[in-house]
Amino acid sequence: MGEEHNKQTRNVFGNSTYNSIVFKVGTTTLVHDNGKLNIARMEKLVRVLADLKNQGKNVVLVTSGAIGVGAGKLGIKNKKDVKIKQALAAVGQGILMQFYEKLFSEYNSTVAQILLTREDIEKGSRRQNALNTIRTLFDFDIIPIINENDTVAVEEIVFGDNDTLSAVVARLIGADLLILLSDIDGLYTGTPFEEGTSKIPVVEHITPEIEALAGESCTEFGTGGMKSKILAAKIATGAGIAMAIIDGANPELIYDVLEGKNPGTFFTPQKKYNVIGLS
Ligand SMILES: Nc1ncnc2c1ncn2[C@@H]1O[C@H](COP(=O)(O)OP(=O)(O)O)[C@@H](O)[C@H]1O
Ligand SMILES: N[C@@H](CCC(=O)OP(=O)(O)O)C(=O)O
Repeated sequence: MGEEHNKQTRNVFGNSTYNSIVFKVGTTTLVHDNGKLNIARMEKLVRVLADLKNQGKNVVLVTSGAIGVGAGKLGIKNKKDVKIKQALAAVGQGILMQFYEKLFSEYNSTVAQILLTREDIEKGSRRQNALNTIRTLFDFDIIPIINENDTVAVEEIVFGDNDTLSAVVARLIGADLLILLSDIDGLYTGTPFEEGTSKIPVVEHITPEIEALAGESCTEFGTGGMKSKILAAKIATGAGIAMAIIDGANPELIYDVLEGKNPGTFFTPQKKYNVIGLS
């Protein structure tokens, strides 16, 4: 199955010319269990993204972690109350960006922060402004770093998870590829690591059977679990964008995906269709 995907990727994408790539990194990849940043992990990720930027690719990073890092900084355990989560995000977002700024600048890469709500991407003029900003940042060779604007996102306008946000951003900019870096290296046939479950290397069509496999997050900080990753895959592949889920513990796997190898789960792009409510 993995081999087939390799052949197919090479056929479809030639020499795998993914020029415009959106990466999404989850809290569980960026943050230790105690809420402190996993600096070694971040360094590896930043190194790969800066290198891809140097290769001339358009790179966007959608990053989670603001709430987790805020909780780590303040030593707060209550992450259920919305007001508290929003306050934690306000504390953590600055810390996250401070680290990204420091790490990317070591590779001479410039980054910019963009905080979005669902409303920003769905409304005509705001959507256009967001797109114009990202395109202009690309013109200046800058890497946009995007998160949900958690402090203002109320229920009606919340994405709630960055998997969905990253897919909507990929569709907005017409990316070729979306890569989700997670604490798990792909979609499994059941709860990962339980006996009898195995990883699914390639998903060609997101059927109800595939959707039924995806469960919630089992971790303290993760939001959306595999369910939101499958929704992201629906949005991305439906817009003709390939998607891969890989193990965030080893960001160098990104190079494998770009070479047409398959270290995680690969979702084959479909012909375009309209995702209701997210166009
Ligand atoms: N079928 C499945 N395959 C893989 N992971 C699954 C599945 N169902 C639920 N999960 C859970 O989803 C988690 C990944 O989502 P999440 O915790 O939100 O991570 P992230 O912070 O990377 O977004 C996995 O650690 C796993 O516990
Ligand atoms: N916007 C939130 C992250 C929400 C989210 O999707 O988290 P995750 O499941 O870790 O990708 C934050 O920065 O804490």
